[in-house]
Amino acid sequence: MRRGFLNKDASAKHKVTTVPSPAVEPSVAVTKPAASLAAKSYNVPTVEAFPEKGSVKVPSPKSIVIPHTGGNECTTEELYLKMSRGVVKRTITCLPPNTMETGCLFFTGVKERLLARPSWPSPVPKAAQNCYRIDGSSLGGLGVFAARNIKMGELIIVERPLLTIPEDMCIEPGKSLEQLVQEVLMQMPPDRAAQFRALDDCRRNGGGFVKDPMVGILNTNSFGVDILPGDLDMFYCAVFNLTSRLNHSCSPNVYGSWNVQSFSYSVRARRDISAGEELTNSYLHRSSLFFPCAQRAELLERYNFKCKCPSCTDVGPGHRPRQSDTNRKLLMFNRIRLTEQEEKVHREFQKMIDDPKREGEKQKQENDALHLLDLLEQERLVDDVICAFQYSFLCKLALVAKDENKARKWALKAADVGRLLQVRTAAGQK
Ligand SMILES: C[S@@+](CC[C@H](N)C(=O)[O-])C[C@H]1O[C@@H](n2cnc3c(N)ncnc32)[C@H](O)[C@@H]1O
Repeated sequence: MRRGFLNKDASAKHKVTTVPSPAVEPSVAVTKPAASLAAKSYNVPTVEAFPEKGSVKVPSPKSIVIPHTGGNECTTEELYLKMSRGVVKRTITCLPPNTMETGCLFFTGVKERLLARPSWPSPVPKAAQNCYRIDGSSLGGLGVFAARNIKMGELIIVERPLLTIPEDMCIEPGKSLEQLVQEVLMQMPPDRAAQFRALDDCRRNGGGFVKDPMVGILNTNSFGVDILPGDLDMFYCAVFNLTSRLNHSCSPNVYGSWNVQSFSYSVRARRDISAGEELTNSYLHRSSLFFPCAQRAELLERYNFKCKCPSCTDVGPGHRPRQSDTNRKLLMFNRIRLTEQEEKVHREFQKMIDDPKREGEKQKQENDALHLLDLLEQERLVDDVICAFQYSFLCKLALVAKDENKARKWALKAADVGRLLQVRTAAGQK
């Protein structure tokens, strides 16, 4: 599942470094002459890659910044040209040097930049003990389940990727992405390569011969990860042994974040999770979770499955609108208002609070906030940014009413969600 491609912020920049690579490992230079740079002739994975179609689509020209050549922007085609001149190359390697856990296909310079980071890599943080198991899932195939009660914010899984490949992968003539993935797998420790090969390929369910099986696994299981955030902003597809087993839900109970220093991905609980519950991630961008079910299904269709999560299977009798859709519509409206006009909303709220003549409005504000929290509870999206807003509004209203107990209750809830949001914001998610 190229979840990252949907999940990431569309405005993310792409930069390619041109630091020369020491010839330690096989590096693959693109030799395609500039004159024949017709994008059609290249096998390039993009946001639009449809797994069921085998692999890839023609890339739309994107702006790629090559900082070491004066920071000038270039299109994908110009990138091919730079590759053909040997300015930008690819490197196949395994990292970190002591464990070789991750098979990496990097643009030149990424490995050097990682190795140049002081004390890189730091040890992988320790996850909570015995809190998950892999089992058959009613959603599809295998899934990850809570083996005990898990607390909101608890660290459930931490792992290094099996394999990473740049999102803007440029394939040299005569080589397919399948061949390149096979080359990376050949460099990897055999047990790690076997773990990759054992992962799901969403096209296998269709039966019959599947072309490019390694690309199928890559498409089904990869996340978008900003391998070197702030330094070399470039999204990579990363595939994981455990995290890639997480099924999708439109009311996910876990979220993941990348840590460049430990070169690892952490999965934490979005809310309290009961023993036996399936751990689910979202393959969609956070804001898309508020779209109606039919629209979410369209976004997920490209990944070759029909979501069986509770909010997608909540069909009202007699084709009545789904309750979940109605709830999410109202939540989406409020989410947009709160996130896009945050300052204005807070200013108006404060003005209302400070005005003793507007007592009636305060009661209405409290009822509205409680109603939205109830909807978020029904949709099991209680870690959303909109929750933090409501808790802080309710806390302020309680303070004005001099109800200390209530104020403390809302402040504690706001702090809980705030902590989660802080971790997610630090990891580039909302
Ligand atoms: C990354 S894999 C998840 C792990 C996979 N179930 C396995 O057996 O390894 C993604 C695939 O799981 C299935 N899947 C994930 N979430 C699902 C959901 N909500 N409803 C139905 N199928 C789902 C789909 O077949 C999808 O292509």
